[in-house]
Amino acid sequence: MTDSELTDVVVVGYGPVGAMVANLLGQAGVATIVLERDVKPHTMPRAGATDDEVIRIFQAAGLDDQLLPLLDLGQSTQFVAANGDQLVTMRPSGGRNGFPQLAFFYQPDLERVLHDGVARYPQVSVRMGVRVEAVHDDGDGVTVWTRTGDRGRQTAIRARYVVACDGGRSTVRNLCSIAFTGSTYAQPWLVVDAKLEAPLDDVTCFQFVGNPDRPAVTLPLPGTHHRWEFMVLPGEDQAALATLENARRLISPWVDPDRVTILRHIVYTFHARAADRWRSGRVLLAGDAAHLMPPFAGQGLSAGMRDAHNLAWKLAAVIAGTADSSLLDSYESERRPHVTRMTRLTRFSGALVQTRRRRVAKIRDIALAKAARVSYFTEGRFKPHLRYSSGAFDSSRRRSGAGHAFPQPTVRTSAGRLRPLDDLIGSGWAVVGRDLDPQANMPSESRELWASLGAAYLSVSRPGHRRTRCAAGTVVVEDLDGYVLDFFDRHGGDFAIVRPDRIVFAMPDAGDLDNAADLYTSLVGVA
Ligand SMILES: O=C(O)CCc1cccc(O)c1
Repeated sequence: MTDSELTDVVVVGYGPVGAMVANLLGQAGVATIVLERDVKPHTMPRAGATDDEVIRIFQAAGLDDQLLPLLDLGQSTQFVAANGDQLVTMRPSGGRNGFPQLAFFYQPDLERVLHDGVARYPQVSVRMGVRVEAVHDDGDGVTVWTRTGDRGRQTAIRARYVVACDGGRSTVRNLCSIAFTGSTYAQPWLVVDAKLEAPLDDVTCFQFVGNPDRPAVTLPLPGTHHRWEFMVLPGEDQAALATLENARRLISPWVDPDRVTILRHIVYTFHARAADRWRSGRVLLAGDAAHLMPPFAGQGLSAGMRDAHNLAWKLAAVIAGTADSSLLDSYESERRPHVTRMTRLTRFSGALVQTRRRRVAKIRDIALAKAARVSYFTEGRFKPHLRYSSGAFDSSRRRSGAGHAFPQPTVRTSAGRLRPLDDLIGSGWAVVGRDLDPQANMPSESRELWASLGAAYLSVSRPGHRRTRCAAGTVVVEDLDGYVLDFFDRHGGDFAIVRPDRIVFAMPDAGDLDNAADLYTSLVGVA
Protein backbone atom coordinates (compact mmCIF):
# COMPACT_ATOMS: atom_id res chain seq x y z
CA MET A 1 0.00 0.00 0.00
CA THR A 2 1.64 3.28 -1.07
CA ASP A 3 -0.78 6.16 -0.60
CA SER A 4 -2.23 5.45 2.83
CA GLU A 5 -1.51 7.58 5.85
CA LEU A 6 0.55 5.86 8.56
CA THR A 7 -0.02 5.87 12.30
CA ASP A 8 0.51 3.63 15.31
CA VAL A 9 -3.08 3.40 16.50
CA VAL A 10 -6.47 4.25 15.03
CA VAL A 11 -9.14 4.77 17.68
CA VAL A 12 -12.64 4.48 16.24
CA GLY A 13 -15.21 6.46 18.24
CA TYR A 14 -14.73 9.70 20.18
CA GLY A 15 -17.08 9.09 23.09
CA PRO A 16 -15.60 9.06 26.59
CA VAL A 17 -13.85 5.70 26.16
CA GLY A 18 -12.25 6.56 22.80
CA ALA A 19 -11.24 9.96 24.20
CA MET A 20 -9.68 8.35 27.28
CA VAL A 21 -7.76 5.84 25.13
CA ALA A 22 -6.54 8.78 23.01
CA ASN A 23 -5.44 10.70 26.12
CA LEU A 24 -3.50 7.78 27.55
CA LEU A 25 -1.88 6.92 24.21
CA GLY A 26 -1.06 10.60 23.74
CA GLN A 27 0.56 10.70 27.16
CA ALA A 28 2.66 7.66 26.19
CA GLY A 29 3.79 9.39 22.99
CA VAL A 30 1.92 7.03 20.65
CA ALA A 31 0.92 8.42 17.24
CA THR A 32 -2.86 8.12 17.17
CA ILE A 33 -5.69 9.03 14.82
CA VAL A 34 -9.21 9.18 16.27
CA LEU A 35 -12.10 8.73 13.84
CA GLU A 36 -15.62 9.78 14.80
CA ARG A 37 -18.67 9.28 12.60
CA ASP A 38 -20.57 12.24 14.07
CA VAL A 39 -19.61 15.72 12.98
CA LYS A 40 -19.91 17.22 16.48
CA PRO A 41 -19.53 15.90 20.03
CA HIS A 42 -22.74 14.73 21.71
CA THR A 43 -24.66 17.41 23.58
CA MET A 44 -26.91 15.00 25.52
CA PRO A 45 -25.81 12.99 28.55
CA ARG A 46 -25.98 9.22 28.40
CA ALA A 47 -24.11 8.15 31.54
CA GLY A 48 -24.27 10.16 34.77
CA ALA A 49 -22.55 8.13 37.46
CA THR A 50 -19.02 6.94 38.07
CA ASP A 51 -16.67 6.03 40.89
CA ASP A 52 -13.32 6.58 42.60
CA GLU A 53 -11.53 4.08 40.36
CA VAL A 54 -12.46 6.09 37.29
CA ILE A 55 -11.56 9.45 38.83
CA ARG A 56 -8.19 7.82 39.48
CA ILE A 57 -7.92 7.08 35.75
CA PHE A 58 -8.55 10.76 35.01
CA GLN A 59 -5.79 11.49 37.51
CA ALA A 60 -3.50 9.09 35.62
CA ALA A 61 -4.34 10.99 32.43
CA GLY A 62 -3.47 14.29 34.18
CA LEU A 63 -7.10 15.46 34.06
CA ASP A 64 -8.30 15.19 37.67
CA ASP A 65 -7.87 18.91 38.39
CA GLN A 66 -10.14 19.72 35.47
CA LEU A 67 -12.66 16.98 36.26
CA LEU A 68 -13.08 17.28 40.04
CA PRO A 69 -14.82 20.68 40.08
CA LEU A 70 -17.43 19.28 37.69
CA LEU A 71 -18.34 16.30 39.86
CA ASP A 72 -20.99 15.91 42.49
CA LEU A 73 -18.96 13.86 44.98
CA GLY A 74 -19.75 11.79 48.03
CA GLN A 75 -23.49 11.55 47.38
CA SER A 76 -25.57 8.72 48.67
CA THR A 77 -28.00 6.38 46.93
CA GLN A 78 -31.44 5.60 48.30
CA PHE A 79 -34.07 3.00 47.70
CA VAL A 80 -37.52 4.45 48.38
CA ALA A 81 -40.87 2.69 48.53
CA ALA A 82 -43.86 3.57 46.36
CA ASN A 83 -45.15 5.90 49.11
CA GLY A 84 -41.80 7.72 49.29
CA ASP A 85 -40.60 6.06 52.51
CA GLN A 86 -36.80 5.84 52.51
CA LEU A 87 -35.97 2.16 52.95
CA VAL A 88 -32.19 2.14 52.77
CA THR A 89 -29.54 4.77 52.18
CA MET A 90 -26.18 3.69 50.87
CA ARG A 91 -23.22 5.98 51.36
CA PRO A 92 -20.04 4.24 50.24
CA SER A 93 -17.25 4.81 52.73
CA GLY A 94 -13.50 4.52 52.53
CA GLY A 95 -11.18 6.14 50.09
CA ARG A 96 -8.63 3.49 49.16
CA ASN A 97 -8.44 4.96 45.66
CA GLY A 98 -7.91 8.49 46.93
CA PHE A 99 -11.37 9.82 46.04
CA PRO A 100 -14.98 9.49 47.26
CA GLN A 101 -16.47 6.27 45.96
CA LEU A 102 -19.48 7.67 44.12
CA ALA A 103 -19.60 10.62 41.77
CA PHE A 104 -22.19 12.10 39.43
CA PHE A 105 -21.39 14.19 36.40
CA TYR A 106 -23.00 15.88 33.43
CA GLN A 107 -21.60 13.95 30.48
CA PRO A 108 -21.05 16.83 28.03
CA ASP A 109 -18.84 18.50 30.69
CA LEU A 110 -16.86 15.30 31.25
CA GLU A 111 -16.35 14.86 27.50
CA ARG A 112 -15.11 18.44 27.21
CA VAL A 113 -12.40 17.69 29.79
CA LEU A 114 -11.36 14.63 27.80
CA HIS A 115 -11.34 16.51 24.48
CA ASP A 116 -9.27 19.37 25.93
CA GLY A 117 -6.94 16.68 27.26
CA VAL A 118 -6.47 15.15 23.82
CA ALA A 119 -5.62 18.59 22.42
CA ARG A 120 -2.42 18.52 24.57
CA TYR A 121 -0.87 15.93 22.27
CA PRO A 122 0.32 16.98 18.82
CA GLN A 123 0.74 13.34 17.78
CA VAL A 124 -2.98 12.64 18.34
CA SER A 125 -5.30 13.87 15.64
CA VAL A 126 -9.11 13.77 15.82
CA ARG A 127 -11.21 13.57 12.67
CA MET A 128 -14.92 14.22 13.04
CA GLY A 129 -17.53 13.20 10.46
CA VAL A 130 -15.48 10.22 9.25
CA ARG A 131 -17.03 6.79 8.73
CA VAL A 132 -15.12 3.52 8.80
CA GLU A 133 -16.07 1.37 5.81
CA ALA A 134 -13.61 -1.48 5.97
CA VAL A 135 -10.91 -2.84 8.23
CA HIS A 136 -8.28 -5.20 6.82
CA ASP A 137 -5.77 -6.85 9.16
CA ASP A 138 -3.01 -8.56 7.16
CA GLY A 139 -0.95 -9.63 10.16
CA ASP A 140 1.69 -6.91 9.67
CA GLY A 141 -0.73 -4.05 10.24
CA VAL A 142 -4.33 -2.93 9.76
CA THR A 143 -5.69 -0.84 6.93
CA VAL A 144 -8.74 1.20 7.87
CA TRP A 145 -10.79 2.44 4.91
CA THR A 146 -12.65 5.63 5.70
CA ARG A 147 -15.00 8.10 4.04
CA THR A 148 -15.75 11.66 5.09
CA GLY A 149 -19.47 12.36 4.97
CA ASP A 150 -21.51 10.52 2.36
CA ARG A 151 -19.80 11.73 -0.75
CA GLY A 152 -16.19 12.13 0.29
CA ARG A 153 -13.35 10.18 -1.26
CA GLN A 154 -12.48 6.84 0.28
CA THR A 155 -9.09 7.06 1.98
CA ALA A 156 -6.93 4.54 3.79
CA ILE A 157 -5.06 4.74 7.06
CA ARG A 158 -2.45 2.14 7.85
CA ALA A 159 -2.07 1.46 11.58
CA ARG A 160 -0.33 -1.03 13.79
CA TYR A 161 -3.45 -1.42 15.92
CA VAL A 162 -7.10 -0.37 15.92
CA VAL A 163 -9.10 0.21 19.09
CA ALA A 164 -12.85 0.15 18.47
CA CYS A 165 -14.69 2.37 20.95
CA ASP A 166 -17.61 2.89 18.60
CA GLY A 167 -20.43 1.86 20.89
CA GLY A 168 -22.94 -0.94 21.25
CA ARG A 169 -23.63 -1.00 17.50
CA SER A 170 -19.91 -1.02 16.74
CA THR A 171 -19.17 -0.88 13.02
CA VAL A 172 -15.68 -2.26 13.59
CA ARG A 173 -16.99 -5.21 15.60
CA ASN A 174 -19.39 -6.02 12.78
CA LEU A 175 -16.70 -5.62 10.12
CA CYS A 176 -14.57 -8.10 12.08
CA SER A 177 -17.56 -10.51 12.24
CA ILE A 178 -17.40 -10.68 16.03
CA ALA A 179 -20.73 -11.78 17.50
CA PHE A 180 -22.32 -9.69 20.26
CA THR A 181 -23.97 -12.31 22.39
CA GLY A 182 -25.00 -13.20 25.90
CA SER A 183 -28.31 -12.63 27.51
CA THR A 184 -30.04 -9.69 25.85
CA TYR A 185 -31.96 -8.57 28.94
CA ALA A 186 -33.66 -6.00 26.70
CA GLN A 187 -35.76 -3.99 29.12
CA PRO A 188 -37.11 -0.69 27.71
CA TRP A 189 -37.11 2.39 29.94
CA LEU A 190 -38.19 5.95 29.21
CA VAL A 191 -35.34 8.37 29.95
CA VAL A 192 -36.23 12.00 30.65
CA ASP A 193 -33.39 14.53 30.89
CA ALA A 194 -34.28 17.98 32.14
CA LYS A 195 -32.72 21.26 33.22
CA LEU A 196 -34.28 22.57 36.43
CA GLU A 197 -34.60 26.16 37.62
CA ALA A 198 -33.17 25.06 40.99
CA PRO A 199 -32.22 21.72 42.62
CA LEU A 200 -35.21 19.81 44.01
CA ASP A 201 -35.73 20.16 47.77
CA ASP A 202 -36.88 16.61 48.38
CA VAL A 203 -34.67 14.69 45.92
CA THR A 204 -31.17 15.51 47.04
CA CYS A 205 -29.59 12.22 46.02
CA PHE A 206 -29.93 9.35 43.60
CA GLN A 207 -33.12 7.34 44.28
CA PHE A 208 -34.47 4.02 43.07
CA VAL A 209 -38.25 4.28 43.36
CA GLY A 210 -39.69 0.83 43.99
CA ASN A 211 -43.16 1.60 42.78
CA PRO A 212 -44.56 -1.65 41.34
CA ASP A 213 -47.03 0.36 39.22
CA ARG A 214 -44.18 2.21 37.54
CA PRO A 215 -40.63 1.50 38.74
CA ALA A 216 -38.53 4.64 38.40
CA VAL A 217 -35.14 6.20 39.01
CA THR A 218 -34.53 9.85 39.85
CA LEU A 219 -31.06 11.27 39.65
CA PRO A 220 -29.87 14.84 40.37
CA LEU A 221 -26.87 15.72 38.20
CA PRO A 222 -24.49 18.66 38.51
CA GLY A 223 -25.58 22.06 37.19
CA THR A 224 -29.30 21.58 38.05
CA HIS A 225 -29.56 18.86 35.45
CA HIS A 226 -31.87 16.03 36.43
CA ARG A 227 -32.61 12.62 35.00
CA TRP A 228 -35.67 10.48 35.52
CA GLU A 229 -36.03 6.94 34.20
CA PHE A 230 -39.38 5.16 34.03
CA MET A 231 -39.85 1.50 33.27
CA VAL A 232 -41.92 0.82 30.16
CA LEU A 233 -44.55 -1.66 31.31
CA PRO A 234 -45.13 -4.95 29.47
CA GLY A 235 -47.47 -4.38 26.50
CA GLU A 236 -47.13 -0.60 26.68
CA ASP A 237 -46.66 1.30 23.39
CA GLN A 238 -43.15 2.73 23.64
CA ALA A 239 -43.66 5.55 21.13
CA ALA A 240 -46.91 6.62 22.77
CA LEU A 241 -45.24 6.67 26.20
CA ALA A 242 -42.28 8.71 24.98
CA THR A 243 -44.27 11.86 24.09
CA LEU A 244 -43.42 15.19 25.71
CA GLU A 245 -46.85 15.24 27.28
CA ASN A 246 -46.21 11.90 29.01
CA ALA A 247 -42.73 12.95 30.08
CA ARG A 248 -44.27 16.03 31.74
CA ARG A 249 -46.96 13.93 33.40
CA LEU A 250 -44.52 11.33 34.71
CA ILE A 251 -42.14 13.86 36.31
CA SER A 252 -44.97 15.91 37.84
CA PRO A 253 -44.91 14.08 41.22
CA TRP A 254 -41.38 15.51 41.68
CA VAL A 255 -41.48 18.90 39.98
CA ASP A 256 -43.83 21.36 38.30
CA PRO A 257 -43.20 20.50 34.64
CA ASP A 258 -43.73 24.17 33.70
CA ARG A 259 -40.63 25.01 35.71
CA VAL A 260 -38.22 22.70 33.89
CA THR A 261 -36.84 22.49 30.38
CA ILE A 262 -37.14 18.94 29.13
CA LEU A 263 -34.05 18.31 27.04
CA ARG A 264 -34.83 14.78 25.97
CA HIS A 265 -37.51 12.11 26.35
CA ILE A 266 -36.60 8.86 24.70
CA VAL A 267 -37.06 5.13 25.22
CA TYR A 268 -33.83 3.18 25.63
CA THR A 269 -33.71 -0.56 25.68
CA PHE A 270 -31.13 -1.63 28.22
CA HIS A 271 -29.01 -4.62 27.27
CA ALA A 272 -26.60 -6.98 28.97
CA ARG A 273 -24.37 -8.31 26.21
CA ALA A 274 -20.74 -8.94 25.44
CA ALA A 275 -18.68 -9.49 22.32
CA ASP A 276 -17.49 -13.07 21.85
CA ARG A 277 -13.90 -11.88 21.47
CA TRP A 278 -12.42 -8.54 22.48
CA ARG A 279 -9.36 -8.99 20.30
CA SER A 280 -9.15 -10.03 16.71
CA GLY A 281 -5.49 -9.87 15.70
CA ARG A 282 -4.61 -6.19 15.64
CA VAL A 283 -8.13 -4.98 16.38
CA LEU A 284 -9.29 -4.55 19.98
CA LEU A 285 -12.76 -3.71 21.25
CA ALA A 286 -13.35 -1.46 24.26
CA GLY A 287 -16.28 0.07 26.14
CA ASP A 288 -19.77 -0.53 24.76
CA ALA A 289 -18.30 -2.11 21.61
CA ALA A 290 -17.08 -4.95 23.88
CA HIS A 291 -19.87 -5.07 26.48
CA LEU A 292 -23.17 -3.48 27.38
CA MET A 293 -24.83 -3.49 30.76
CA PRO A 294 -27.99 -1.84 32.08
CA PRO A 295 -27.42 1.43 33.96
CA PHE A 296 -28.67 0.38 37.41
CA ALA A 297 -25.27 0.34 39.09
CA GLY A 298 -23.99 3.36 37.15
CA GLN A 299 -21.13 1.24 35.81
CA GLY A 300 -21.49 1.37 32.01
CA LEU A 301 -19.11 4.25 31.39
CA SER A 302 -16.87 3.19 34.28
CA ALA A 303 -16.34 -0.27 32.78
CA GLY A 304 -15.25 1.33 29.51
CA MET A 305 -12.85 3.66 31.30
CA ARG A 306 -11.25 0.67 33.04
CA ASP A 307 -10.88 -0.97 29.63
CA ALA A 308 -9.10 2.15 28.37
CA HIS A 309 -6.65 2.18 31.28
CA ASN A 310 -5.98 -1.55 31.04
CA LEU A 311 -5.42 -1.49 27.30
CA ALA A 312 -3.58 1.79 26.67
CA TRP A 313 -0.35 0.99 28.55
CA LYS A 314 -0.22 -2.48 26.98
CA LEU A 315 -0.58 -1.06 23.47
CA ALA A 316 1.99 1.63 24.20
CA ALA A 317 4.44 -0.99 25.53
CA VAL A 318 3.96 -3.28 22.51
CA ILE A 319 4.43 -0.34 20.15
CA ALA A 320 7.53 0.82 22.05
CA GLY A 321 8.97 -2.70 21.85
CA THR A 322 9.09 -3.21 25.63
CA ALA A 323 6.35 -5.87 25.57
CA ASP A 324 5.41 -8.78 23.36
CA SER A 325 2.17 -8.50 21.36
CA SER A 326 0.86 -11.51 23.36
CA LEU A 327 0.46 -9.07 26.28
CA LEU A 328 -2.62 -7.80 24.47
CA ASP A 329 -4.36 -11.14 25.13
CA SER A 330 -4.34 -10.32 28.84
CA TYR A 331 -6.64 -7.35 28.15
CA GLU A 332 -9.68 -9.59 27.71
CA SER A 333 -8.64 -12.21 30.27
CA GLU A 334 -8.36 -9.47 32.90
CA ARG A 335 -11.25 -7.24 31.98
CA ARG A 336 -13.99 -9.68 31.00
CA PRO A 337 -14.51 -11.36 34.41
CA HIS A 338 -14.63 -7.95 36.10
CA VAL A 339 -17.23 -6.72 33.60
CA THR A 340 -19.22 -9.91 34.21
CA ARG A 341 -19.20 -9.25 37.96
CA MET A 342 -20.36 -5.66 37.45
CA THR A 343 -23.07 -6.76 35.05
CA ARG A 344 -24.32 -9.23 37.65
CA LEU A 345 -24.49 -6.47 40.26
CA THR A 346 -26.28 -4.23 37.78
CA ARG A 347 -28.83 -6.89 36.94
CA PHE A 348 -29.44 -7.50 40.62
CA SER A 349 -30.12 -3.76 41.24
CA GLY A 350 -32.34 -3.73 38.15
CA ALA A 351 -34.31 -6.75 39.38
CA LEU A 352 -34.84 -5.05 42.75
CA VAL A 353 -36.27 -1.86 41.29
CA GLN A 354 -38.16 -3.49 38.43
CA THR A 355 -40.31 -5.70 40.64
CA ARG A 356 -43.93 -5.37 39.48
CA ARG A 357 -45.72 -7.86 41.73
CA ARG A 358 -47.07 -6.09 44.80
CA ARG A 359 -46.51 -8.99 47.18
CA VAL A 360 -42.93 -9.40 46.01
CA ALA A 361 -42.41 -5.62 46.27
CA LYS A 362 -43.67 -5.71 49.85
CA ILE A 363 -41.21 -8.47 50.79
CA ARG A 364 -38.42 -6.57 49.01
CA ASP A 365 -39.25 -3.41 50.97
CA ILE A 366 -39.12 -5.28 54.29
CA ALA A 367 -35.77 -6.83 53.31
CA LEU A 368 -34.35 -3.45 52.24
CA ALA A 369 -35.47 -1.79 55.47
CA LYS A 370 -33.58 -4.55 57.33
CA ALA A 371 -30.54 -4.04 55.07
CA ALA A 372 -30.47 -0.44 56.31
CA ARG A 373 -28.96 -1.81 59.54
CA VAL A 374 -26.19 -3.74 57.79
CA SER A 375 -23.04 -1.78 57.03
CA TYR A 376 -22.15 -4.16 54.17
CA PHE A 377 -25.08 -2.59 52.29
CA THR A 378 -25.11 0.93 53.64
CA GLU A 379 -21.39 1.33 52.92
CA GLY A 380 -21.74 -0.16 49.45
CA ARG A 381 -19.19 -2.90 50.24
CA PHE A 382 -20.99 -5.31 47.89
CA LYS A 383 -19.50 -3.49 44.91
CA PRO A 384 -16.60 -5.55 43.47
CA HIS A 385 -13.19 -3.90 43.85
CA LEU A 386 -10.92 -3.60 40.87
CA ARG A 387 -9.20 -6.95 40.98
CA TYR A 388 -8.21 -9.38 38.25
CA SER A 389 -8.01 -13.12 38.63
CA SER A 390 -5.81 -14.07 35.69
CA GLY A 391 -3.64 -12.06 33.38
CA ALA A 392 -0.30 -10.28 33.18
CA PHE A 393 0.72 -10.48 36.81
CA ASP A 394 2.27 -13.00 39.17
CA SER A 395 -0.36 -15.59 40.05
CA SER A 396 2.10 -18.09 41.54
CA ARG A 397 1.51 -17.07 45.17
CA ARG A 398 -1.88 -17.58 46.79
CA ARG A 399 -3.28 -14.57 48.61
CA SER A 400 -0.69 -12.33 47.01
CA GLY A 401 -2.02 -8.87 46.15
CA ALA A 402 -0.95 -9.35 42.51
CA GLY A 403 -3.93 -8.59 40.25
CA HIS A 404 -5.44 -6.15 42.76
CA ALA A 405 -5.52 -2.39 42.30
CA PHE A 406 -2.78 -0.88 44.49
CA PRO A 407 -4.31 1.58 46.98
CA GLN A 408 -3.80 5.30 46.76
CA PRO A 409 -3.43 6.95 50.17
CA THR A 410 -2.54 10.54 50.85
CA VAL A 411 1.16 10.49 51.65
CA ARG A 412 3.58 12.96 53.23
CA THR A 413 6.80 13.45 51.34
CA SER A 414 10.16 13.96 53.05
CA ALA A 415 9.72 17.66 52.28
CA GLY A 416 6.50 17.57 54.35
CA ARG A 417 4.11 17.96 51.41
CA LEU A 418 0.82 16.03 51.29
CA ARG A 419 0.26 14.32 47.94
CA PRO A 420 -1.92 11.54 46.50
CA LEU A 421 0.42 8.57 46.01
CA ASP A 422 -0.19 8.16 42.27
CA ASP A 423 1.10 11.67 41.61
CA LEU A 424 4.49 10.52 42.89
CA ILE A 425 4.37 7.27 40.91
CA GLY A 426 3.71 9.03 37.60
CA SER A 427 2.36 7.25 34.55
CA GLY A 428 4.66 4.23 34.39
CA TRP A 429 5.79 1.26 36.47
CA ALA A 430 6.69 1.55 40.14
CA VAL A 431 8.54 -0.55 42.69
CA VAL A 432 7.24 0.26 46.16
CA GLY A 433 9.04 -0.94 49.28
CA ARG A 434 7.44 -1.40 52.66
CA ASP A 435 9.88 0.77 54.56
CA LEU A 436 12.60 -0.63 52.32
CA ASP A 437 14.54 0.95 49.50
CA PRO A 438 13.92 -0.94 46.22
CA GLN A 439 17.33 0.19 44.94
CA ALA A 440 19.18 -1.29 47.90
CA ASN A 441 17.60 -4.70 47.34
CA MET A 442 17.97 -5.00 43.60
CA PRO A 443 20.74 -6.70 41.69
CA SER A 444 21.96 -5.04 38.51
CA GLU A 445 19.85 -7.11 36.07
CA SER A 446 16.60 -6.01 37.69
CA ARG A 447 17.85 -2.50 38.09
CA GLU A 448 18.57 -2.29 34.36
CA LEU A 449 15.10 -3.55 33.53
CA TRP A 450 13.26 -1.07 35.73
CA ALA A 451 15.53 1.77 34.69
CA SER A 452 14.85 0.99 31.02
CA LEU A 453 11.12 1.15 31.75
CA GLY A 454 11.51 4.43 33.63
CA ALA A 455 10.07 2.89 36.82
CA ALA A 456 9.57 5.00 39.93
CA TYR A 457 11.07 3.76 43.23
CA LEU A 458 9.20 4.49 46.44
CA SER A 459 9.57 3.56 50.06
CA VAL A 460 6.45 3.83 52.22
CA SER A 461 6.44 3.83 56.02
CA ARG A 462 4.10 4.54 58.90
CA PRO A 463 4.05 8.20 59.95
CA GLY A 464 6.99 8.82 62.28
CA HIS A 465 8.29 5.25 62.00
CA ARG A 466 10.80 5.32 59.17
CA ARG A 467 13.60 2.79 59.70
CA THR A 468 15.37 2.84 56.34
CA ARG A 469 17.66 5.39 54.73
CA CYS A 470 17.11 5.47 50.97
CA ALA A 471 19.38 6.21 48.05
CA ALA A 472 18.89 9.27 45.86
CA GLY A 473 16.12 8.55 43.34
CA THR A 474 13.88 6.70 45.80
CA VAL A 475 10.84 8.74 46.83
CA VAL A 476 10.36 8.42 50.58
CA VAL A 477 6.83 8.89 51.91
CA GLU A 478 4.65 8.31 54.97
CA ASP A 479 1.29 6.61 54.47
CA LEU A 480 -1.11 8.90 56.33
CA ASP A 481 -4.27 6.86 55.58
CA GLY A 482 -2.61 3.50 56.16
CA TYR A 483 -4.05 1.96 52.98
CA VAL A 484 -0.72 0.81 51.51
CA LEU A 485 0.55 -0.59 54.81
CA ASP A 486 -2.76 -2.43 55.33
CA PHE A 487 -2.38 -3.82 51.84
CA PHE A 488 1.10 -5.15 52.67
CA ASP A 489 -0.22 -6.56 55.98
CA ARG A 490 -3.03 -8.36 54.18
CA HIS A 491 -1.04 -9.76 51.28
CA GLY A 492 2.52 -10.15 52.56
CA GLY A 493 5.65 -9.34 50.57
CA ASP A 494 8.21 -6.60 51.13
CA PHE A 495 7.72 -4.90 47.77
CA ALA A 496 4.85 -4.21 45.42
CA ILE A 497 5.66 -3.93 41.73
CA VAL A 498 2.88 -1.81 40.28
CA ARG A 499 1.91 -1.70 36.59
CA PRO A 500 1.16 1.59 34.82
CA ASP A 501 -2.59 0.94 35.28
CA ARG A 502 -2.04 0.68 39.10
CA ILE A 503 -2.61 -3.08 39.12
CA VAL A 504 -0.10 -4.95 41.26
CA PHE A 505 2.21 -7.07 39.10
CA ALA A 506 3.96 -8.92 41.93
CA MET A 507 4.61 -8.68 45.66
CA PRO A 508 8.06 -10.20 46.17
CA ASP A 509 9.92 -10.56 49.45
CA ALA A 510 13.25 -8.77 49.71
CA GLY A 511 15.14 -11.90 48.65
CA ASP A 512 12.97 -12.37 45.54
CA LEU A 513 13.18 -8.92 44.03
CA ASP A 514 15.97 -10.15 41.77
CA ASN A 515 13.49 -12.47 40.04
CA ALA A 516 11.53 -9.48 38.79
CA ALA A 517 13.29 -9.36 35.46
CA ASP A 518 12.48 -13.04 34.76
CA LEU A 519 8.88 -12.50 35.79
CA TYR A 520 8.60 -9.48 33.50
CA THR A 521 10.03 -11.46 30.59
CA SER A 522 7.64 -14.37 31.08
CA LEU A 523 4.50 -12.28 31.70
CA VAL A 524 5.02 -9.13 29.65
CA GLY A 525 7.31 -10.53 27.05
CA VAL A 526 10.36 -8.45 26.21
CA ALA A 527 12.93 -7.26 28.76
O1 LIG B 1 -24.39 6.47 34.62
C1 LIG B 1 -25.26 5.82 34.04
O2 LIG B 1 -25.02 4.70 33.56
C2 LIG B 1 -26.65 6.40 33.88
C3 LIG B 1 -27.15 7.03 35.13
C4 LIG B 1 -27.64 6.00 36.08
C5 LIG B 1 -26.85 5.62 37.14
C6 LIG B 1 -27.31 4.65 38.02
C7 LIG B 1 -28.55 4.06 37.81
C8 LIG B 1 -29.34 4.45 36.75
O3 LIG B 1 -30.53 3.87 36.57
C9 LIG B 1 -28.88 5.42 35.89
